[in-house]
Amino acid sequence: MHNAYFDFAAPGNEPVMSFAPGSPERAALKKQLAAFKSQEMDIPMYIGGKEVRTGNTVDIRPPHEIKHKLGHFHQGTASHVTDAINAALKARQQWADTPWEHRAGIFLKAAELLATKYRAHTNAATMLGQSKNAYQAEIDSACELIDFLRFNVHYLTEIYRQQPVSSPGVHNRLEYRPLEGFVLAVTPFNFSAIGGNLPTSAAMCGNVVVWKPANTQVYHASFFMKVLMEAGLPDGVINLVYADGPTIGDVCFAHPDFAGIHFTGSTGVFQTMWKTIGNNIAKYKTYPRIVGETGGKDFVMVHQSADVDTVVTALARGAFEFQGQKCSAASRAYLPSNIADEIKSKLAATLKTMKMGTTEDFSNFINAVIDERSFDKITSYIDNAKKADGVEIIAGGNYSKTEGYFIEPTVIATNDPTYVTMCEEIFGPVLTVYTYDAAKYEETLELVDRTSTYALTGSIIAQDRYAVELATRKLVNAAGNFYINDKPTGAVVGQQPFGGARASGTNDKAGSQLNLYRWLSARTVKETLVPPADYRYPFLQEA
Ligand SMILES: NC(=O)c1ccc[n+]([C@@H]2O[C@H](COP(=O)([O-])OP(=O)(O)OC[C@H]3O[C@@H](n4cnc5c(N)ncnc54)[C@H](O)[C@@H]3O)[C@@H](O)[C@H]2O)c1
Ligand SMILES: N[C@@H](CCC=O)C(=O)O
Repeated sequence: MHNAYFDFAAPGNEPVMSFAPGSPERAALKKQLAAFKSQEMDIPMYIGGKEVRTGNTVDIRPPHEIKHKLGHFHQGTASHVTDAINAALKARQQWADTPWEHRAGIFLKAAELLATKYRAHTNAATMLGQSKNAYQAEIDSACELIDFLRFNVHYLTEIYRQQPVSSPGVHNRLEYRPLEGFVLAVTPFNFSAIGGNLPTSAAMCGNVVVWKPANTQVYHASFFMKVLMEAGLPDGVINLVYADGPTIGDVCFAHPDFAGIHFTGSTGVFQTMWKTIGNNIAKYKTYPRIVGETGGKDFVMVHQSADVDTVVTALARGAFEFQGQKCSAASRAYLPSNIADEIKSKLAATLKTMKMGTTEDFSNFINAVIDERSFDKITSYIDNAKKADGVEIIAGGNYSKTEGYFIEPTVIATNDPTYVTMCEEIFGPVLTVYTYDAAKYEETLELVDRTSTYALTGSIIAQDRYAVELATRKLVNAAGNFYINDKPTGAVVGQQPFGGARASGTNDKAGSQLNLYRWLSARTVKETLVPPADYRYPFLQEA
Protein backbone atom coordinates (compact mmCIF):
# COMPACT_ATOMS: atom_id res chain seq x y z
CA MET A 1 0.00 0.00 0.00
CA HIS A 2 1.24 3.53 -0.80
CA ASN A 3 1.79 5.79 2.18
CA ALA A 4 4.11 8.25 0.46
CA TYR A 5 4.92 9.66 -2.98
CA PHE A 6 8.22 8.36 -4.29
CA ASP A 7 10.63 10.06 -6.62
CA PHE A 8 13.47 8.78 -8.78
CA ALA A 9 16.60 10.80 -9.46
CA ALA A 10 16.73 12.25 -12.99
CA PRO A 11 19.19 10.05 -14.89
CA GLY A 12 22.26 11.07 -16.87
CA ASN A 13 23.46 9.16 -19.94
CA GLU A 14 25.55 6.11 -19.20
CA PRO A 15 29.20 7.03 -20.03
CA VAL A 16 30.69 5.26 -23.07
CA MET A 17 33.78 3.23 -22.18
CA SER A 18 36.85 3.57 -24.39
CA PHE A 19 38.27 0.02 -24.53
CA ALA A 20 41.65 1.62 -25.10
CA PRO A 21 44.64 -0.76 -24.99
CA GLY A 22 45.50 -1.55 -21.37
CA SER A 23 42.09 -0.49 -20.00
CA PRO A 24 40.33 -2.82 -17.53
CA GLU A 25 37.13 -2.82 -19.60
CA ARG A 26 39.07 -4.07 -22.63
CA ALA A 27 40.55 -6.95 -20.63
CA ALA A 28 37.12 -7.87 -19.19
CA LEU A 29 35.52 -7.79 -22.64
CA LYS A 30 38.23 -9.96 -24.23
CA LYS A 31 37.84 -12.47 -21.40
CA GLN A 32 34.06 -12.60 -21.86
CA LEU A 33 34.35 -13.01 -25.64
CA ALA A 34 36.63 -15.99 -25.08
CA ALA A 35 34.27 -17.43 -22.47
CA PHE A 36 31.25 -17.20 -24.79
CA LYS A 37 33.22 -18.72 -27.65
CA SER A 38 34.36 -21.65 -25.54
CA GLN A 39 30.83 -22.92 -24.80
CA GLU A 40 27.85 -23.88 -26.94
CA MET A 41 24.72 -22.41 -25.42
CA ASP A 42 21.41 -24.21 -25.33
CA ILE A 43 18.88 -21.36 -25.41
CA PRO A 44 15.28 -21.97 -24.35
CA MET A 45 12.20 -19.79 -24.72
CA TYR A 46 10.89 -18.21 -21.49
CA ILE A 47 7.14 -18.60 -21.04
CA GLY A 48 5.49 -17.84 -17.69
CA GLY A 49 8.97 -17.77 -16.13
CA LYS A 50 9.70 -21.34 -17.27
CA GLU A 51 12.39 -22.44 -19.70
CA VAL A 52 10.74 -24.10 -22.70
CA ARG A 53 12.66 -26.39 -25.06
CA THR A 54 11.15 -27.93 -28.18
CA GLY A 55 14.10 -29.89 -29.58
CA ASN A 56 13.55 -28.11 -32.88
CA THR A 57 16.78 -26.14 -32.75
CA VAL A 58 18.34 -23.39 -34.87
CA ASP A 59 22.12 -22.86 -34.79
CA ILE A 60 23.61 -19.49 -33.84
CA ARG A 61 26.93 -18.51 -35.45
CA PRO A 62 28.89 -15.22 -35.49
CA PRO A 63 28.19 -13.56 -38.86
CA HIS A 64 31.95 -12.95 -39.17
CA GLU A 65 32.95 -16.56 -38.43
CA ILE A 66 30.26 -18.83 -39.78
CA LYS A 67 32.13 -22.05 -39.10
CA HIS A 68 31.99 -21.41 -35.35
CA LYS A 69 28.87 -22.42 -33.42
CA LEU A 70 27.89 -20.27 -30.44
CA GLY A 71 24.94 -22.45 -29.59
CA HIS A 72 21.35 -22.96 -30.68
CA PHE A 73 17.89 -21.83 -29.71
CA HIS A 74 14.66 -23.80 -29.51
CA GLN A 75 12.15 -22.76 -32.15
CA GLY A 76 8.52 -22.57 -31.03
CA THR A 77 5.23 -23.15 -32.82
CA ALA A 78 1.78 -21.56 -32.74
CA SER A 79 0.97 -23.45 -29.52
CA HIS A 80 3.95 -21.82 -27.77
CA VAL A 81 2.71 -18.41 -28.84
CA THR A 82 -0.69 -19.27 -27.36
CA ASP A 83 1.03 -20.44 -24.16
CA ALA A 84 2.91 -17.14 -24.01
CA ILE A 85 -0.34 -15.15 -24.38
CA ASN A 86 -2.01 -17.24 -21.67
CA ALA A 87 0.96 -16.80 -19.32
CA ALA A 88 0.87 -13.05 -19.94
CA LEU A 89 -2.86 -12.79 -19.28
CA LYS A 90 -2.50 -14.85 -16.09
CA ALA A 91 0.16 -12.43 -14.81
CA ARG A 92 -1.76 -9.35 -15.88
CA GLN A 93 -3.85 -8.36 -12.86
CA GLN A 94 -1.17 -8.78 -10.21
CA TRP A 95 1.35 -6.89 -12.32
CA ALA A 96 -1.12 -4.07 -13.08
CA ASP A 97 -1.84 -3.80 -9.34
CA THR A 98 1.85 -3.65 -8.39
CA PRO A 99 2.74 -0.15 -7.15
CA TRP A 100 4.93 1.88 -9.49
CA GLU A 101 7.95 2.05 -7.18
CA HIS A 102 8.12 -1.75 -7.14
CA ARG A 103 7.80 -2.06 -10.92
CA ALA A 104 10.38 0.70 -11.38
CA GLY A 105 12.79 -1.02 -8.99
CA ILE A 106 13.00 -4.04 -11.29
CA PHE A 107 13.96 -2.04 -14.39
CA LEU A 108 16.40 0.16 -12.49
CA LYS A 109 18.04 -2.96 -11.12
CA ALA A 110 18.28 -4.44 -14.62
CA ALA A 111 19.99 -1.22 -15.79
CA GLU A 112 22.41 -1.41 -12.88
CA LEU A 113 23.22 -5.06 -13.59
CA LEU A 114 24.01 -4.18 -17.21
CA ALA A 115 26.14 -1.20 -16.16
CA THR A 116 28.20 -3.24 -13.71
CA LYS A 117 28.12 -7.04 -13.29
CA TYR A 118 27.07 -7.79 -16.89
CA ARG A 119 28.70 -4.93 -18.83
CA ALA A 120 31.13 -7.27 -20.59
CA HIS A 121 28.44 -9.92 -21.14
CA THR A 122 25.97 -7.57 -22.85
CA ASN A 123 28.71 -6.28 -25.17
CA ALA A 124 30.28 -9.66 -25.90
CA ALA A 125 26.89 -11.20 -26.73
CA THR A 126 26.18 -8.37 -29.19
CA MET A 127 29.67 -8.47 -30.72
CA LEU A 128 29.43 -12.19 -31.39
CA GLY A 129 25.75 -12.54 -32.22
CA GLN A 130 25.34 -9.44 -34.38
CA SER A 131 28.95 -8.72 -35.47
CA LYS A 132 29.34 -5.27 -33.90
CA ASN A 133 32.76 -3.96 -32.98
CA ALA A 134 33.42 -3.10 -29.31
CA TYR A 135 32.48 0.56 -29.69
CA GLN A 136 29.27 -0.16 -31.61
CA ALA A 137 28.28 -2.81 -29.07
CA GLU A 138 29.01 -0.46 -26.16
CA ILE A 139 26.86 2.41 -27.48
CA ASP A 140 24.02 -0.04 -28.16
CA SER A 141 23.82 -2.98 -25.78
CA ALA A 142 25.35 -1.22 -22.80
CA CYS A 143 24.74 2.54 -22.90
CA GLU A 144 21.56 2.85 -24.97
CA LEU A 145 19.83 -0.07 -23.28
CA ILE A 146 20.77 1.21 -19.81
CA ASP A 147 19.56 4.69 -20.81
CA PHE A 148 16.24 3.36 -22.12
CA LEU A 149 15.58 1.65 -18.79
CA ARG A 150 16.60 4.55 -16.57
CA PHE A 151 15.10 7.38 -18.66
CA ASN A 152 11.81 5.55 -19.12
CA VAL A 153 11.47 5.16 -15.34
CA HIS A 154 12.03 8.91 -15.06
CA TYR A 155 9.58 9.77 -17.88
CA LEU A 156 6.86 7.50 -16.55
CA THR A 157 7.20 9.03 -13.10
CA GLU A 158 6.62 12.43 -14.71
CA ILE A 159 3.59 11.17 -16.63
CA TYR A 160 2.04 9.73 -13.47
CA ARG A 161 2.48 13.14 -11.83
CA GLN A 162 0.47 14.93 -14.52
CA GLN A 163 -3.00 15.55 -13.07
CA PRO A 164 -6.00 17.65 -14.11
CA VAL A 165 -7.16 20.74 -12.23
CA SER A 166 -10.01 20.49 -9.73
CA SER A 167 -12.62 23.18 -9.20
CA PRO A 168 -13.88 23.96 -5.66
CA GLY A 169 -15.85 21.09 -4.16
CA VAL A 170 -14.47 18.57 -6.67
CA HIS A 171 -11.42 16.31 -6.79
CA ASN A 172 -10.35 15.17 -10.28
CA ARG A 173 -7.68 12.65 -11.02
CA LEU A 174 -6.19 10.69 -13.91
CA GLU A 175 -5.23 7.08 -13.46
CA TYR A 176 -2.76 5.82 -16.07
CA ARG A 177 -3.96 2.25 -16.50
CA PRO A 178 -2.10 -0.34 -18.54
CA LEU A 179 -3.88 -1.57 -21.68
CA GLU A 180 -6.60 -4.17 -21.28
CA GLY A 181 -4.95 -7.24 -22.79
CA PHE A 182 -1.40 -8.10 -23.85
CA VAL A 183 1.17 -6.20 -25.90
CA LEU A 184 3.18 -7.93 -28.63
CA ALA A 185 6.79 -6.70 -29.00
CA VAL A 186 8.46 -7.70 -32.29
CA THR A 187 12.08 -6.60 -32.46
CA PRO A 188 14.78 -6.33 -35.17
CA PHE A 189 18.27 -7.80 -35.37
CA ASN A 190 20.30 -4.64 -35.48
CA PHE A 191 20.06 -3.09 -32.00
CA SER A 192 20.17 -5.02 -28.74
CA ALA A 193 18.89 -1.84 -27.10
CA ILE A 194 15.76 -1.86 -29.26
CA GLY A 195 15.29 -5.55 -28.49
CA GLY A 196 15.34 -4.66 -24.78
CA ASN A 197 13.36 -1.44 -25.01
CA LEU A 198 10.27 -2.57 -26.89
CA PRO A 199 9.11 -5.16 -24.34
CA THR A 200 10.28 -3.27 -21.23
CA SER A 201 8.78 0.12 -22.07
CA ALA A 202 5.33 -1.47 -22.34
CA ALA A 203 5.89 -3.72 -19.29
CA MET A 204 7.04 -0.79 -17.18
CA CYS A 205 3.64 0.83 -17.74
CA GLY A 206 2.01 -2.22 -16.14
CA ASN A 207 1.38 -4.19 -19.34
CA VAL A 208 2.12 -7.85 -19.94
CA VAL A 209 4.09 -8.72 -23.05
CA VAL A 210 4.79 -11.42 -25.61
CA TRP A 211 8.26 -10.68 -27.02
CA LYS A 212 9.47 -12.08 -30.34
CA PRO A 213 13.02 -11.05 -31.30
CA ALA A 214 14.62 -11.54 -34.72
CA ASN A 215 16.23 -15.00 -34.99
CA THR A 216 19.57 -13.30 -35.58
CA GLN A 217 19.31 -11.41 -32.27
CA VAL A 218 18.25 -14.29 -30.00
CA TYR A 219 21.76 -14.67 -28.56
CA HIS A 220 21.56 -11.27 -26.85
CA ALA A 221 17.78 -11.26 -26.31
CA SER A 222 17.91 -14.46 -24.23
CA PHE A 223 20.78 -13.03 -22.17
CA PHE A 224 18.78 -9.85 -21.48
CA MET A 225 15.73 -11.92 -20.49
CA LYS A 226 17.88 -13.61 -17.84
CA VAL A 227 19.02 -10.20 -16.58
CA LEU A 228 15.37 -9.13 -16.24
CA MET A 229 14.60 -12.30 -14.29
CA GLU A 230 17.58 -11.73 -12.00
CA ALA A 231 16.32 -8.18 -11.49
CA GLY A 232 13.07 -9.65 -10.17
CA LEU A 233 10.67 -9.49 -13.12
CA PRO A 234 7.69 -11.65 -12.09
CA ASP A 235 6.83 -14.74 -14.13
CA GLY A 236 4.66 -14.10 -17.17
CA VAL A 237 5.15 -10.32 -17.37
CA ILE A 238 7.43 -10.68 -20.40
CA ASN A 239 7.36 -13.95 -22.33
CA LEU A 240 10.15 -14.55 -24.82
CA VAL A 241 9.20 -16.76 -27.77
CA TYR A 242 11.05 -17.72 -30.93
CA ALA A 243 8.52 -18.51 -33.62
CA ASP A 244 8.57 -17.35 -37.20
CA GLY A 245 7.03 -13.97 -37.89
CA PRO A 246 3.87 -15.04 -39.73
CA THR A 247 3.05 -17.61 -36.98
CA ILE A 248 3.35 -14.93 -34.30
CA GLY A 249 1.12 -12.66 -36.35
CA ASP A 250 -1.49 -15.35 -37.06
CA VAL A 251 -1.91 -16.17 -33.35
CA CYS A 252 -1.52 -12.76 -31.72
CA PHE A 253 -3.48 -10.66 -34.21
CA ALA A 254 -6.44 -13.04 -34.06
CA HIS A 255 -6.66 -12.95 -30.25
CA PRO A 256 -9.45 -10.92 -28.61
CA ASP A 257 -7.05 -9.70 -25.87
CA PHE A 258 -4.52 -8.31 -28.34
CA ALA A 259 -4.06 -4.72 -27.10
CA GLY A 260 -1.03 -3.38 -28.96
CA ILE A 261 1.99 -4.03 -31.15
CA HIS A 262 5.37 -2.47 -30.39
CA PHE A 263 7.33 -3.09 -33.56
CA THR A 264 10.67 -2.10 -35.03
CA GLY A 265 11.74 -3.58 -38.34
CA SER A 266 11.11 -3.21 -42.03
CA THR A 267 8.31 -1.17 -43.57
CA GLY A 268 6.88 -4.12 -45.52
CA VAL A 269 6.42 -6.28 -42.42
CA PHE A 270 4.83 -3.40 -40.49
CA GLN A 271 2.37 -2.66 -43.30
CA THR A 272 1.36 -6.33 -43.43
CA MET A 273 0.78 -6.28 -39.67
CA TRP A 274 -1.32 -3.12 -39.86
CA LYS A 275 -3.51 -4.62 -42.61
CA THR A 276 -4.06 -7.82 -40.62
CA ILE A 277 -4.97 -5.85 -37.50
CA GLY A 278 -7.36 -3.71 -39.56
CA ASN A 279 -9.05 -6.78 -41.01
CA ASN A 280 -9.47 -8.25 -37.51
CA ILE A 281 -10.58 -5.04 -35.82
CA ALA A 282 -14.00 -6.31 -34.75
CA LYS A 283 -12.42 -9.23 -32.88
CA TYR A 284 -10.67 -7.15 -30.24
CA LYS A 285 -11.95 -6.04 -26.84
CA THR A 286 -10.13 -2.74 -27.21
CA TYR A 287 -8.68 -0.78 -30.15
CA PRO A 288 -5.06 -1.98 -30.35
CA ARG A 289 -2.23 0.54 -30.19
CA ILE A 290 -0.09 0.23 -33.32
CA VAL A 291 3.44 1.54 -32.88
CA GLY A 292 6.07 0.81 -35.50
CA GLU A 293 9.45 2.33 -36.30
CA THR A 294 10.54 1.10 -39.70
CA GLY A 295 12.91 1.65 -42.62
CA GLY A 296 14.84 4.65 -43.87
CA LYS A 297 16.65 6.08 -46.88
CA ASP A 298 18.62 8.60 -44.93
CA PHE A 299 20.26 11.53 -46.68
CA VAL A 300 23.24 13.79 -46.28
CA MET A 301 22.73 17.09 -48.11
CA VAL A 302 25.95 19.01 -48.62
CA HIS A 303 26.02 22.74 -49.37
CA GLN A 304 28.77 24.45 -51.37
CA SER A 305 29.95 26.16 -48.16
CA ALA A 306 30.57 22.85 -46.36
CA ASP A 307 33.87 21.89 -44.82
CA VAL A 308 35.14 18.91 -46.84
CA ASP A 309 36.65 16.98 -43.91
CA THR A 310 33.41 17.32 -41.95
CA VAL A 311 31.52 15.83 -44.91
CA VAL A 312 33.99 12.97 -45.40
CA THR A 313 33.89 11.98 -41.71
CA ALA A 314 30.08 12.24 -41.53
CA LEU A 315 29.79 9.99 -44.59
CA ALA A 316 32.45 7.49 -43.48
CA ARG A 317 30.90 7.03 -40.05
CA GLY A 318 27.27 7.69 -40.93
CA ALA A 319 27.19 5.23 -43.82
CA PHE A 320 29.55 2.48 -42.70
CA GLU A 321 29.53 2.07 -38.91
CA PHE A 322 28.02 -1.33 -38.13
CA GLN A 323 28.21 -2.06 -41.85
CA GLY A 324 25.46 0.44 -42.61
CA GLN A 325 22.89 -1.71 -40.82
CA LYS A 326 21.30 1.16 -38.93
CA CYS A 327 17.90 2.42 -39.91
CA SER A 328 19.53 5.86 -39.59
CA ALA A 329 22.55 5.11 -41.82
CA ALA A 330 23.48 7.67 -44.47
CA SER A 331 22.69 5.93 -47.73
CA ARG A 332 22.30 8.79 -50.25
CA ALA A 333 24.40 11.91 -50.40
CA TYR A 334 24.00 15.05 -52.50
CA LEU A 335 27.34 16.67 -53.26
CA PRO A 336 27.69 20.22 -54.66
CA SER A 337 29.67 20.46 -57.90
CA ASN A 338 32.33 22.82 -56.46
CA ILE A 339 33.65 20.24 -53.93
CA ALA A 340 32.19 16.91 -55.11
CA ASP A 341 35.42 15.54 -56.62
CA GLU A 342 37.45 16.40 -53.52
CA ILE A 343 34.86 14.74 -51.25
CA LYS A 344 34.75 11.61 -53.40
CA SER A 345 38.50 11.14 -53.56
CA LYS A 346 39.02 11.82 -49.83
CA LEU A 347 36.16 9.47 -48.95
CA ALA A 348 37.60 6.68 -51.13
CA ALA A 349 41.01 7.17 -49.48
CA THR A 350 39.44 7.11 -45.99
CA LEU A 351 37.55 3.89 -46.68
CA LYS A 352 40.80 2.19 -47.74
CA THR A 353 42.07 2.71 -44.16
CA MET A 354 39.15 0.80 -42.63
CA LYS A 355 40.13 -2.73 -41.67
CA MET A 356 37.51 -5.47 -42.05
CA GLY A 357 37.32 -8.74 -40.08
CA THR A 358 36.14 -10.33 -36.85
CA THR A 359 34.88 -8.35 -33.86
CA GLU A 360 37.34 -10.12 -31.56
CA ASP A 361 40.20 -8.34 -33.36
CA PHE A 362 39.77 -4.80 -32.00
CA SER A 363 41.63 -3.23 -34.90
CA ASN A 364 38.72 -3.91 -37.25
CA PHE A 365 36.32 -1.05 -37.94
CA ILE A 366 34.17 -3.09 -40.33
CA ASN A 367 32.71 -6.50 -39.46
CA ALA A 368 30.23 -8.77 -41.22
CA VAL A 369 26.63 -8.19 -42.29
CA ILE A 370 24.05 -10.12 -40.36
CA ASP A 371 23.28 -13.20 -42.48
CA GLU A 372 23.38 -14.79 -45.91
CA ARG A 373 19.99 -13.42 -46.97
CA SER A 374 21.15 -9.89 -46.23
CA PHE A 375 24.52 -10.52 -47.88
CA ASP A 376 22.86 -11.73 -51.08
CA LYS A 377 20.43 -8.81 -51.17
CA ILE A 378 23.12 -6.17 -50.61
CA THR A 379 25.56 -7.67 -53.10
CA SER A 380 22.86 -7.87 -55.77
CA TYR A 381 22.57 -4.06 -55.59
CA ILE A 382 26.36 -3.84 -56.00
CA ASP A 383 26.37 -6.28 -58.94
CA ASN A 384 23.60 -4.37 -60.68
CA ALA A 385 25.44 -1.08 -60.13
CA LYS A 386 28.55 -2.57 -61.76
CA LYS A 387 26.50 -3.17 -64.93
CA ALA A 388 24.33 -0.03 -64.98
CA ASP A 389 24.83 2.96 -67.29
CA GLY A 390 25.68 6.30 -65.70
CA VAL A 391 26.74 4.54 -62.50
CA GLU A 392 30.25 3.92 -61.20
CA ILE A 393 31.61 2.19 -58.12
CA ILE A 394 34.21 4.59 -56.72
CA ALA A 395 35.14 2.67 -53.56
CA GLY A 396 34.84 -0.95 -52.42
CA GLY A 397 32.56 -3.24 -54.40
CA ASN A 398 34.21 -6.53 -53.36
CA TYR A 399 32.67 -9.13 -51.08
CA SER A 400 33.02 -12.70 -49.86
CA LYS A 401 30.97 -15.14 -47.80
CA THR A 402 33.62 -17.81 -47.34
CA GLU A 403 34.56 -17.08 -43.71
CA GLY A 404 31.77 -14.68 -42.83
CA TYR A 405 29.40 -12.28 -44.58
CA PHE A 406 31.93 -9.60 -45.51
CA ILE A 407 31.18 -6.70 -47.86
CA GLU A 408 33.62 -3.85 -48.40
CA PRO A 409 32.34 -0.36 -47.66
CA THR A 410 31.07 0.59 -51.10
CA VAL A 411 30.38 3.96 -52.68
CA ILE A 412 28.33 4.21 -55.85
CA ALA A 413 28.41 7.44 -57.86
CA THR A 414 25.44 8.08 -60.11
CA ASN A 415 24.39 10.85 -62.46
CA ASP A 416 20.74 9.84 -62.03
CA PRO A 417 19.22 11.08 -58.73
CA THR A 418 16.43 8.51 -59.09
CA TYR A 419 18.76 5.53 -59.61
CA VAL A 420 17.48 2.60 -57.54
CA THR A 421 20.19 2.86 -54.86
CA MET A 422 19.23 6.52 -54.29
CA CYS A 423 15.65 5.45 -53.49
CA GLU A 424 15.47 1.98 -51.91
CA GLU A 425 16.65 0.93 -48.44
CA ILE A 426 19.60 -1.46 -48.90
CA PHE A 427 20.52 -1.88 -45.20
CA GLY A 428 24.19 -2.57 -45.75
CA PRO A 429 27.54 -0.83 -46.34
CA VAL A 430 26.51 0.90 -49.57
CA LEU A 431 26.36 4.68 -50.03
CA THR A 432 25.24 6.33 -53.26
CA VAL A 433 26.40 9.85 -54.11
CA TYR A 434 24.92 12.25 -56.64
CA THR A 435 26.63 15.46 -57.75
CA TYR A 436 24.33 18.44 -58.21
CA ASP A 437 24.94 21.86 -59.73
CA ALA A 438 26.01 23.94 -56.71
CA ALA A 439 23.92 26.85 -58.05
CA LYS A 440 20.75 24.72 -57.81
CA TYR A 441 20.68 24.27 -54.05
CA GLU A 442 16.99 24.97 -53.46
CA GLU A 443 15.83 22.73 -56.33
CA THR A 444 18.06 19.97 -54.96
CA LEU A 445 16.48 20.28 -51.51
CA GLU A 446 13.13 19.65 -53.22
CA LEU A 447 14.66 16.62 -54.94
CA VAL A 448 15.88 15.26 -51.58
CA ASP A 449 12.39 15.67 -50.14
CA ARG A 450 10.55 13.82 -52.91
CA THR A 451 13.06 11.09 -53.80
CA SER A 452 12.15 8.55 -51.13
CA THR A 453 8.99 7.33 -49.43
CA TYR A 454 10.88 7.31 -46.11
CA ALA A 455 11.42 10.14 -43.63
CA LEU A 456 13.64 8.86 -40.85
CA THR A 457 16.95 10.75 -40.58
CA GLY A 458 18.91 13.27 -42.60
CA SER A 459 21.71 15.83 -42.34
CA ILE A 460 22.57 19.20 -43.77
CA ILE A 461 26.26 20.06 -43.86
CA ALA A 462 26.96 23.73 -44.49
CA GLN A 463 28.87 26.69 -43.05
CA ASP A 464 26.40 29.18 -44.53
CA ARG A 465 23.64 29.77 -41.95
CA TYR A 466 21.07 30.81 -44.60
CA ALA A 467 21.68 27.46 -46.33
CA VAL A 468 21.16 25.65 -43.02
CA GLU A 469 17.96 27.58 -42.37
CA LEU A 470 16.59 26.87 -45.85
CA ALA A 471 17.32 23.13 -45.56
CA THR A 472 15.76 22.95 -42.10
CA ARG A 473 12.58 24.53 -43.47
CA LYS A 474 12.39 22.76 -46.86
CA LEU A 475 13.09 19.33 -45.38
CA VAL A 476 10.69 19.71 -42.45
CA ASN A 477 8.81 16.50 -43.35
CA ALA A 478 11.76 14.59 -44.84
CA ALA A 479 13.20 13.36 -41.54
CA GLY A 480 12.02 12.75 -37.96
CA ASN A 481 15.62 13.20 -36.79
CA PHE A 482 17.40 16.06 -38.57
CA TYR A 483 21.08 16.83 -38.02
CA ILE A 484 23.04 20.00 -38.73
CA ASN A 485 26.75 19.52 -39.47
CA ASP A 486 26.75 15.94 -38.24
CA LYS A 487 26.17 12.39 -39.44
CA PRO A 488 22.53 11.23 -39.37
CA THR A 489 23.16 8.36 -36.92
CA GLY A 490 23.85 7.96 -33.22
CA ALA A 491 20.77 9.39 -31.48
CA VAL A 492 21.17 9.34 -27.69
CA VAL A 493 18.27 8.59 -25.32
CA GLY A 494 17.09 11.73 -23.55
CA GLN A 495 18.93 13.95 -26.06
CA GLN A 496 17.58 13.11 -29.52
CA PRO A 497 14.27 11.20 -29.17
CA PHE A 498 14.26 8.84 -32.15
CA GLY A 499 11.76 8.05 -34.90
CA GLY A 500 10.56 9.02 -38.35
CA ALA A 501 7.33 9.59 -40.26
CA ARG A 502 6.01 8.83 -43.77
CA ALA A 503 6.95 5.18 -44.55
CA SER A 504 9.46 5.20 -41.67
CA GLY A 505 6.91 4.66 -38.95
CA THR A 506 4.44 6.11 -36.52
CA ASN A 507 7.09 8.45 -35.07
CA ASP A 508 6.31 7.64 -31.45
CA LYS A 509 9.91 8.47 -30.49
CA ALA A 510 11.55 5.60 -28.64
CA GLY A 511 12.95 6.58 -25.26
CA SER A 512 10.59 9.50 -24.61
CA GLN A 513 7.31 10.27 -22.91
CA LEU A 514 5.59 10.22 -26.32
CA ASN A 515 6.27 6.50 -26.62
CA LEU A 516 5.18 5.64 -23.09
CA TYR A 517 1.79 7.33 -23.55
CA ARG A 518 1.01 4.68 -26.18
CA TRP A 519 1.11 1.95 -23.52
CA LEU A 520 -1.23 3.71 -21.12
CA SER A 521 -4.99 4.10 -21.13
CA ALA A 522 -6.03 6.91 -18.82
CA ARG A 523 -9.10 6.74 -16.62
CA THR A 524 -10.55 10.03 -15.40
CA VAL A 525 -12.08 9.94 -11.94
CA LYS A 526 -14.20 12.84 -10.67
CA GLU A 527 -15.19 12.92 -7.03
CA THR A 528 -17.81 15.42 -5.89
CA LEU A 529 -17.16 16.26 -2.26
CA VAL A 530 -20.62 17.49 -1.24
CA PRO A 531 -23.06 16.37 -3.95
CA PRO A 532 -26.10 18.60 -4.74
CA ALA A 533 -29.40 17.51 -3.22
CA ASP A 534 -31.76 19.35 -5.60
CA TYR A 535 -31.90 19.24 -9.41
CA ARG A 536 -33.29 22.78 -9.82
CA TYR A 537 -31.08 25.58 -11.25
CA PRO A 538 -31.14 28.80 -9.20
CA PHE A 539 -32.78 30.68 -12.10
CA LEU A 540 -35.82 28.42 -11.93
CA GLN A 541 -36.74 29.89 -8.55
CA GLU A 542 -39.31 32.74 -8.43
CA ALA A 543 -37.97 36.16 -7.40
N1 LIG B 1 13.03 3.20 -37.39
C1 LIG B 1 13.72 2.56 -36.45
O1 LIG B 1 13.80 2.98 -35.31
C2 LIG B 1 14.41 1.28 -36.81
C3 LIG B 1 15.37 0.77 -35.93
C4 LIG B 1 16.00 -0.44 -36.25
C5 LIG B 1 15.70 -1.08 -37.43
N2 LIG B 1 14.79 -0.56 -38.27
C6 LIG B 1 14.47 -1.21 -39.54
O2 LIG B 1 14.47 -2.62 -39.35
C7 LIG B 1 14.87 -3.27 -40.54
C8 LIG B 1 16.01 -4.22 -40.25
O3 LIG B 1 15.66 -5.11 -39.25
P1 LIG B 1 15.16 -6.59 -39.55
O4 LIG B 1 15.89 -7.12 -40.76
O5 LIG B 1 15.25 -7.36 -38.29
O6 LIG B 1 13.66 -6.29 -39.97
P2 LIG B 1 12.49 -7.34 -40.33
O7 LIG B 1 11.30 -6.52 -40.69
O8 LIG B 1 12.95 -8.37 -41.28
O9 LIG B 1 12.24 -8.09 -38.95
C9 LIG B 1 11.82 -7.39 -37.78
C10 LIG B 1 11.08 -8.37 -36.88
O10 LIG B 1 9.85 -8.73 -37.52
C11 LIG B 1 9.74 -10.16 -37.56
N3 LIG B 1 8.93 -10.51 -38.72
C12 LIG B 1 9.32 -10.71 -40.00
N4 LIG B 1 8.26 -11.00 -40.77
C13 LIG B 1 7.17 -11.00 -39.96
C14 LIG B 1 5.78 -11.21 -40.16
N5 LIG B 1 5.29 -11.50 -41.36
N6 LIG B 1 4.96 -11.11 -39.08
C15 LIG B 1 5.45 -10.81 -37.85
N7 LIG B 1 6.75 -10.58 -37.60
C16 LIG B 1 7.60 -10.67 -38.64
C17 LIG B 1 11.19 -10.61 -37.63
O11 LIG B 1 11.32 -11.97 -37.28
C18 LIG B 1 11.84 -9.67 -36.64
O12 LIG B 1 11.62 -10.10 -35.32
C19 LIG B 1 15.30 -2.16 -41.50
O13 LIG B 1 14.27 -1.90 -42.40
C20 LIG B 1 15.52 -0.98 -40.55
O14 LIG B 1 15.42 0.28 -41.17
C21 LIG B 1 14.13 0.59 -37.97
N1 LIG C 1 18.91 5.05 -32.93
C1 LIG C 1 19.93 4.63 -33.84
C2 LIG C 1 19.38 3.87 -35.00
C3 LIG C 1 18.46 2.74 -34.70
C4 LIG C 1 18.08 2.04 -35.94
O1 LIG C 1 18.68 1.15 -36.42
C5 LIG C 1 20.67 5.85 -34.39
O2 LIG C 1 20.28 6.97 -34.14
O3 LIG C 1 21.66 5.64 -35.09
